[in-house]
Amino acid sequence: MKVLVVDDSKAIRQLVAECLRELRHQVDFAENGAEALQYVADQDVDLVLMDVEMPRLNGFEATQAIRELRKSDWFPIVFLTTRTDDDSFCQGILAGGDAYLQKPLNPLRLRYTMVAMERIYLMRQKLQKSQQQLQLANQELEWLSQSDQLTGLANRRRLDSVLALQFALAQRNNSVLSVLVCDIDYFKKYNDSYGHVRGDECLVEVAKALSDQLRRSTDLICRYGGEEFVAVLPATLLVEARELAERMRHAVQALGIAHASSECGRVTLSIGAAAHLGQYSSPDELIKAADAALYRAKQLGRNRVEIG
Ligand SMILES: Nc1nc2c(ncn2[C@@H]2O[C@H](COP(=O)(O)OP(=O)(O)OP(=O)(O)O)[C@@H](O)[C@H]2O)c(=O)[nH]1
Repeated sequence: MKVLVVDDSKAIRQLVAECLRELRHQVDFAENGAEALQYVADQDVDLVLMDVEMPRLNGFEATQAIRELRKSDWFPIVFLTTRTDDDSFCQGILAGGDAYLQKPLNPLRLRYTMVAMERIYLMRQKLQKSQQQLQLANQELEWLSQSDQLTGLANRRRLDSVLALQFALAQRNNSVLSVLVCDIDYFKKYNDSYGHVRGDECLVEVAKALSDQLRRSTDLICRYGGEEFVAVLPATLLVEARELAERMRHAVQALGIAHASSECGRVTLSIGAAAHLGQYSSPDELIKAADAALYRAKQLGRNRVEIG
């Protein structure tokens, strides 16, 4: 453990340090309560051995201040003191101390108090580790709950929350928010001709081609469901959204995935674009506008971009 020895007597500091080093602990020193408080504010420590009678801040005051400073971070504080009366003992424990050793120092008692405190310290280490693991597992779970299993893109759930946030930001900042709704053409026929496994592989490739086209960290592409994808493009004008949509359409066609029932013999994409400049009252309306443009793209022959 990393132990801070706080005592205004150099002789006692040296005596305690000798005992602790025999037990293979790392030792640092402070000469009074104020120094101890500064040390704990600046550095990590696993245990404090604290004298009580000291100039400036005494041991009880320093302990109270340390507990206040490191509220969520417990480490043992053990008093080393000549004050043997019950009142002092109670005062020390209430100030935030965990054990009370008398001076003159009995090395055996110090040694075994350290053994007891180290046991608690190790349990605490274990608890902290499992809390960290739990936190990581929760983060992973949260990430998974917002991702599409097949393509790894964000899923509908994440889209809903990001779109709601970006819509509110666009309203507040009077900025433009564009969306693209993309749909693979004749995908039912693709599945019918090549099977569902190839259909899934096609979705994965298309998803990657779409996400590869995004240039801004604030853009989001998600799998909206089935063979539909939605891109959310904050601070993006309709003309810019259209350019991106064309890039996406070309990228999918350039994959060269054979599709005998499609006009050009390859998998293609139809895209509807819409931009919110304050005219829509909800994210849903914005998506509906892009959806209507997508419908037109399908009507006009597919493999094209239409704007709402
Ligand atoms: N392989 C696979 N197919 C899916 C998945 N999700 C949806 N589909 C299929 O995608 C097809 C979508 O068909 P439709 O909505 O009729 O659209 P389409 O055939 O692409 O026709 P257009 O959009 O008009 O060009 C359906 O056959 C769904 O079964 C999936 O996760 N994997």
